[in-house]
Amino acid sequence: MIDKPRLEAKCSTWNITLTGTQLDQLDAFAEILVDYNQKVNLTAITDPEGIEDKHFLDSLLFASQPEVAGRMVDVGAGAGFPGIVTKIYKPELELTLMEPTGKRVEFLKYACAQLGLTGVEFAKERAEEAARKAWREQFDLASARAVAALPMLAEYCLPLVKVGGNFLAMKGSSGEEELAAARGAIKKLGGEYKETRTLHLPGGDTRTLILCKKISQTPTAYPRNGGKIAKSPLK
Ligand SMILES: C[S@@+](CC[C@H](N)C(=O)[O-])C[C@H]1O[C@@H](n2cnc3c(N)ncnc32)[C@H](O)[C@@H]1O
Repeated sequence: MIDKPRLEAKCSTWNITLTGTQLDQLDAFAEILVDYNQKVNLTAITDPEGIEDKHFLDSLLFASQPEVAGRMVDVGAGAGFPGIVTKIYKPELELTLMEPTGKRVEFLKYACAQLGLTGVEFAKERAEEAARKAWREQFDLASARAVAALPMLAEYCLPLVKVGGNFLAMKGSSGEEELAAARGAIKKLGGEYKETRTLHLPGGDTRTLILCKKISQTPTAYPRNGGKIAKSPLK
């Protein structure tokens, strides 16, 4: 379904090397996604080159960052981006796909089973509720793509990260603006902003990766409930 040499060539400009097995798994994942998408709406991007650039390459750029290791949670995993692609690229990763929508969780389970991926946990949870349960401060890394603006996303993700771990947000061209609005929230939640990495994807999209380290425990008052987070994002 995908054009493997084309994806390989694009990856090589970023020093990302894929094995034959990984290319086969990505190809199979594209087929599973497009096929399942006919029954359940998962993505608007279904053409091979769109999947290669906007889903696979974007997720691989995230996956190749040095902080992507150990136990990771993908908050709002949706159709598996960046989580499933990251697991294909770094099979040793312990991955939790956190997603509140039942039909998407069913898809994630189905896709991982079909791809033979092991070491994946499925959490049918909203992040702010999961952080009040067994998942609080359990992860080396939390990430999310296309879930919420950074002040809200910080309150979803940082409480899930253990002290010493990282929150690596996948933002678009508004990353710097969102960061300016989120600085207070990051601090209140026990995080420390480290750096921004700006990457230019094929087709002109900008990917901004915002890295925050967890330097102290999140106060027990956070995360607040979902309504409060949405109504009055932390400042
Ligand atoms: C636009 S989709 C993005 C999915 C995927 N990350 C991607 O980039 O293709 C946003 C996803 O976030 C999930 N979501 C929204 N609020 C959430 C929350 N509070 N905790 C966890 N997931 C959430 C939604 O159910 C949805 O699947």
